[in-house]
Amino acid sequence: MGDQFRRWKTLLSWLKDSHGMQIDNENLLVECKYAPGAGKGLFAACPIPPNTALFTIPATAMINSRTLSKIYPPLQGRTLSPVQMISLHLLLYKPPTNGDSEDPLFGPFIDTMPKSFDSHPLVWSVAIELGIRNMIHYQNLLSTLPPSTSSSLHDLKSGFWKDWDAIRSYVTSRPTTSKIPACNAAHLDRFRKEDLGFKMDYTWAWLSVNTRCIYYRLDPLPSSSLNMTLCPILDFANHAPHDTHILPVLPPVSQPPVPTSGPGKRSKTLGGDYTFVSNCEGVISEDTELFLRYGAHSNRRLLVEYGFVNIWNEGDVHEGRFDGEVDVNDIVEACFMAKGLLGDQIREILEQEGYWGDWTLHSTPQPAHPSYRLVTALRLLHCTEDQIQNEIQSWKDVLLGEKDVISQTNEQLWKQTMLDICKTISSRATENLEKLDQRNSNGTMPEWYHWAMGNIQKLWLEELEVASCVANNIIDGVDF
Ligand SMILES: C[S@@+](CC[C@H](N)C(=O)[O-])C[C@H]1O[C@@H](n2cnc3c(N)ncnc32)[C@H](O)[C@@H]1O
Repeated sequence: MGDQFRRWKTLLSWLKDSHGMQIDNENLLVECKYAPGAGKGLFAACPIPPNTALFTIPATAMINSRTLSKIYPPLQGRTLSPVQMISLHLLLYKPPTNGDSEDPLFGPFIDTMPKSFDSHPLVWSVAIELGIRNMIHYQNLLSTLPPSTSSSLHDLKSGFWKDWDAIRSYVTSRPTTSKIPACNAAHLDRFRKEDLGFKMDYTWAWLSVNTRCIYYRLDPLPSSSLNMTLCPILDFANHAPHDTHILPVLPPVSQPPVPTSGPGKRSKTLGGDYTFVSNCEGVISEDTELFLRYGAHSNRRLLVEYGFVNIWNEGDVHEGRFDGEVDVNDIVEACFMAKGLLGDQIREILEQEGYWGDWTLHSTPQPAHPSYRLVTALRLLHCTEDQIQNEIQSWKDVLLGEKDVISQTNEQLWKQTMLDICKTISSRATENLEKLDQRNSNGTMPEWYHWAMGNIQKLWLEELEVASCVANNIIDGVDF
């Protein structure tokens, strides 16, 4: 933590001297410290009363599409999205292994970002795809991911490569030299040759964006993709599933003024300094870690997007203390495939009605249950071929609340299929947990490898336990 402490101090000096941030004890109530199992974290530097400003980050110290737009203007009709622009900037100014970033604008901020993302599944997957050698541990980890996690990782990687393609054509589309000051001839060469090491550096840059950016209003449209930023200090905050100690204060947005001169005149309240306040009923005592809830994410999503999972203890799933979730898309799709042409016909109806896919099991709220979408799909799966038109009508009546069920037989059939699905989940989870036990016993692997194996193990245990709770409830005749 020695080097991290030095970087924290340098960051504070930069925020104060270059951006005028107030960092005295009255205005900065947090500090960066080592958070076991999570790298760095944000901690209370003093007792903090409820609803108290923790710190305010000056607008100029954040890395976003507004602070970077002059450096990466539209070129030959090509523009970069905020993710692409920030990733490109980090890539061009990635700190060397044992040194500091050369970025004259945001160097001390970039230096506080993680040195590597070895325990992140995107790194394993990209390294394997690029054929980087000696990556047996990456292969071991990838091959033990639950199918739904692999599928989410696949989707994430598609977005990652699309961003790479956009950045590469933005940078290399001009004749010989770059018009981007930060992009020198060596960078251009590495872009053109699609240098493997450079692509791994890009993985670091893109993951820094994906794991550290937060919502920040730069555009009046709340859902605009422009509304994101990297924000120093706040980006040390780790996630907790339920509590959020830190609340961002979004400045009120007035209607954009009617342009009086020139196009696109913007509301002045957008893109200002960013204040974060404490959100707790009582006083937060000194040295308590302050968490930021990243979202109501499942463990599968947390692992794929951020590289960690929420920790839970034995019994938490059964007792409903942990929001366990299993994605069963692959198993249910196979059930439809097994029905042949009838399965295709039913799939079409489910697609039209918006019930195809996103099928899950949940441990909370109790009783542990299949999602409504899943029950709805399984009911239609069990339509009988000779009665199909009548049963589709009954299925629609159930959706509209005009009928409780299609028929008692249909209820029994979908519940039996649900039990079979739970059995499939249990047996593949048991098999993979045994595999993980064997692989994890290899003591020569780096520490992060065992930590990552532990995360994957947690995912399989979650599948096992949620499936067992749902199966028990079906056997006990619980109504969902
Ligand atoms: C916004 S950063 C938080 C600061 C980060 N811990 C650091 O060292 O810079 C997000 C990253 O922190 C880690 N992280 C956040 N919450 C975590 C948690 N509850 N458990 C383990 N790791 C966590 C993950 O690596 C995640 O991608």
